[in-house]
Amino acid sequence: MSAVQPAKSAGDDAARRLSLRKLAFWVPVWSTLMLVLGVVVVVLMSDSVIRLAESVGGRTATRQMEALRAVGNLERLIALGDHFNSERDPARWREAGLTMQALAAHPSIASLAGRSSVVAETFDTVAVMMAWRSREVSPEVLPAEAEALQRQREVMWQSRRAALKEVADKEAVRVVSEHTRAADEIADGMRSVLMVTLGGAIIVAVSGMLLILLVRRQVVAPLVSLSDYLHQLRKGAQTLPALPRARSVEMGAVVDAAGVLAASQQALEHAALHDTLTGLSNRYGLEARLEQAMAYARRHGKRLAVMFVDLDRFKTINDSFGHNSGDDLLRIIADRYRACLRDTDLVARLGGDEFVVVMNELDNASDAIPVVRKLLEATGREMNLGQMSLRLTASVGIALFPDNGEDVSTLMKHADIAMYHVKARGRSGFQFFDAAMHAAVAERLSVETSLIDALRRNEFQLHYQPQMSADGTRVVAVEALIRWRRADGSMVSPADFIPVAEECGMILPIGEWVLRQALKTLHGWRCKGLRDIRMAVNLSVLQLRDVGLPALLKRLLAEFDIPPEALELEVTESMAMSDPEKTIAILHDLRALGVSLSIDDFGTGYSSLAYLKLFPIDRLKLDRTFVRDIEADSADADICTATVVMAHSLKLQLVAEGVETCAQFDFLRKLGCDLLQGYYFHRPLSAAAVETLLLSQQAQIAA
Ligand SMILES: Nc1nc2c(ncn2[C@@H]2O[C@H](COP(=O)(O)O[C@H]3[C@@H](O)[C@H](n4cnc5c(=O)[nH]c(N)nc54)O[C@@H]3COP(=O)(O)O)[C@@H](O)[C@H]2O)c(=O)[nH]1
Repeated sequence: MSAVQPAKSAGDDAARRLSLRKLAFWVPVWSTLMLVLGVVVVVLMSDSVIRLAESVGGRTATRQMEALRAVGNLERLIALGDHFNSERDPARWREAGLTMQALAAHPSIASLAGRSSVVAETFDTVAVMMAWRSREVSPEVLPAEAEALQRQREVMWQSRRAALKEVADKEAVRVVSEHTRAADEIADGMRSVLMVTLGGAIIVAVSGMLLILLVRRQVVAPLVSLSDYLHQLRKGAQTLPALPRARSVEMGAVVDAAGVLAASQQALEHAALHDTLTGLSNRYGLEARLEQAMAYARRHGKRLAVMFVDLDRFKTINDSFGHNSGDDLLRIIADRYRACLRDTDLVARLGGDEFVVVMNELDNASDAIPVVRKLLEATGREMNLGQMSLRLTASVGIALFPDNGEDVSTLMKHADIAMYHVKARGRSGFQFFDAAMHAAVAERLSVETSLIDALRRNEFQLHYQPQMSADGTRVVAVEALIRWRRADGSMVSPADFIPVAEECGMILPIGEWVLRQALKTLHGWRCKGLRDIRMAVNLSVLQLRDVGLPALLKRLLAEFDIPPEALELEVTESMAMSDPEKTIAILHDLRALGVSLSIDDFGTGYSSLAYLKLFPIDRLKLDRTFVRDIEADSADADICTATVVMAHSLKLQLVAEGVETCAQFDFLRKLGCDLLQGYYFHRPLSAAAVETLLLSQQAQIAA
């Protein structure tokens, strides 16, 4: 996740997903509610419209009622007229007449007056009829005249009555037909309004639902799936759900962007947890999976085996064949280890030549043994690197969960300690962790801290091992070899403390002390006339790579007045071949001072001859392992022969180390070795002993 934006908190993420889910739920619910509300409002509105129409209808009906009332009054007027004309009692026909006049003036009758002149003239007609009838009964009027007046009145009434009746009938018909028409019109109007409203509501509701479904399908659903997807991605789930199918260009762009994000995140996570060279888990991947494996083992009462695998002498091979070949070799080993294990087991590479294998679900410690054997067998199978074929070995330390530790770092530390025990007893094999191993580790730690005091307390000494001329008669050089006598009198071998000093960096001050002490001793010998002797000093890799080395040498040579050629610096073959280009440059700087240079332990470090010929050196020191078996092993004898020939063809001197027997000496002398070193001639000696030896040698030569 390195270059990635800082991740939002899990809380933010959860809140956002929850809000999306709420959105997905509430959008349709809310929209449906709104639609239902809309329909209800429309229905209520329709109802109100109907009520309004009814009220309008009511007003129409009122008008019609008034018209009907007018018709009724007209009918009553006709009846009163009939009564007026037929009534004999003057008081009664007069009352009927007055009532007729009042009725004729009534607004309902007046409303009809506009439509009929007969109706309009009713009041006057009644007044005329009342005047005529009053005259009829007047004593001044003759019976014949009264009779004529009566007939005239009755004719008048019959004519008026017919006209009024016609008006009443017509009005009644008009009212009924108007009512029917108004009712029909209102009903039609209401029906149309209702139909339009309902139609509109249905269209709105359906299109609203369609819109919601569309939004849900096109946007909300893909967003929810995308959110789940990204959540799984953030959690680092092993398998991710499928990316949602985008149904629109915009969503497609969003989904594509999420896909690209996921791919780059997975690539980053893979790179963070895996070793780029072999594709195996790296340290972080191992720790994460080991935690999971321990949790599983804890729950199911099982054991785990954590195996620390270190390839033996890989560094030498890497330095000698080059880093590309070393990489090829590591890839081959990784593939082989993968093939040895079940899918549930794990193999990781911590870096360099260190692998860790985790075996799951063990019932007993012994269940791990067949697998370790398979790993060792896979390591030892022949490997081809270009023209070369070689076989490797590995040292494997095993720690068990929960027996040897219940957390990652303890298990790894204990597996590492067990692996060091395999290395210490000669490499190639396996070892289960044992609590007693802590003592050895503690000892190593104590050495580390004591080294600091040792220098301060002057506990180091130098011994000097003579190097003899080819005929074995003359000491031509000595090799300075450090010794450590602790305050309690015990001796610590340089083979034990030099590697520790190299690891903790103390080799630099110790190395400087060795150089100073060796040159001081040489100065003392030279002051006593022993001027032809050369002093060889071992350099460690840290000293060789120290940029201050040439200046230090210059200073010390000047301080002890030593000619540079009287000092020889030995660097091991594996040291020289690790980054040979750099070594060539450094050796040239040293050579520029005038000192001699030699390659130590030659034959063990897979030298590249192409580089060897470019090293500005004087001597090769054939490793003592070839000399040791020179008599018994013809291959070693052949190597010695070939090395001498090669050294001479490169114009280099050859020093044979570890000469212990007369036969070895004879063989090497006959081969033409230039110098010889070993117990056969001399063990490493004190400075005083060497001085005595050199003085007696000088005396012999002088004599
Ligand atoms: N960087 C430094 N390394 C140093 C220094 N002093 C010693 N060393 C390295 O420590 C290793 C062990 O050295 P030592 O125990 O002193 O052993 C040396 C000889 O005693 C041993 N040797 C010599 N002749 C014989 C023999 O005939 N048989 C036999 N079995 N052993 C013999 O070999 C060691 C010298 O080896 P080399 O250096 O390769 O010439 C060793 O690797 C030392 O290099 C120091 O000051 N600095």
